[in-house]
Amino acid sequence: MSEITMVEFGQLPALRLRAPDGAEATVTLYGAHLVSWIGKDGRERLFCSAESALDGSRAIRGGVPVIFPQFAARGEGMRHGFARVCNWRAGGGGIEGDTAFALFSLASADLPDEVARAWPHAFALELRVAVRANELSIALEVLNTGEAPLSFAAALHTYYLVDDVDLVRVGGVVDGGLAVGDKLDWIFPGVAGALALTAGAAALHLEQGGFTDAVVWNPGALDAAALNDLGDDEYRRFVCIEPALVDPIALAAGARWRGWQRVLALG
Ligand SMILES: O=P(O)(O)OC[C@H]1O[C@@H](O)[C@H](O)[C@@H](O)[C@@H]1O
Repeated sequence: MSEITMVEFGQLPALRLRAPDGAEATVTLYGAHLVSWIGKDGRERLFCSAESALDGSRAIRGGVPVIFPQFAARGEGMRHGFARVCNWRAGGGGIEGDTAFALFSLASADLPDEVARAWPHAFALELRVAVRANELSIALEVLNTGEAPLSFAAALHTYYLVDDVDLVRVGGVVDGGLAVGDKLDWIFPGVAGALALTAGAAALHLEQGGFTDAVVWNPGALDAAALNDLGDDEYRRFVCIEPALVDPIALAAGARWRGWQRVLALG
């Protein structure tokens, strides 16, 4: 049955979208965080750590954290921004043809006082998540609702589930295997075409727009051991490939920016 229902993911309220063909996505309101994507082939494609907090006390380790308005520690604000640790509003959704979609919004007026004081800019974000067949689409819109230019960075920090990180290849940006070793944290600026993620028999075709860069990240054994929301061996089960705007861009007053990714599971 196709539908959109409210569910709980851990202790977090979430929306579950189900397309007519059975494709499914689960998005928590905390962070507008896509935590599960299962295509009509029945396969989960996203990693979510068994050690992740799922109570709103800190960002979820896995799925697709929405990164805004700062990338990583490149700025004076919260690491990877505040969007992933704020409660978003569910903004409707439904079934359109063979696609199930849902909208989520976060505006400056929704921010907790402490966060708003640290980043006093007027903005509105909208995230659209859609699934059909073996395809996932996510689009992030940033609207500058203020009267001065708005400077921000953003990313869709996607954790892809893999059988073994040693099997991963990321065609389009990396030649050969990843050789994770201790860790891997690569930024590819100015990504032009699609990327191809393969890991054993798994194959995904990744497209992005608006986001100019791609980041490939895996903490490796050493950093994984230092992360208390990731099991020591869990780093072997994912690779992050993130459409990103690593360096902030300035958005004119009243202007809108849109970044998106489309992922097609081929095998
Ligand atoms: O632990 P966090 O805040 O979720 O960040 C994870 C990683 O995210 C990646 O995008 C960054 O390139 C890494 O530097 C960072 O370590």
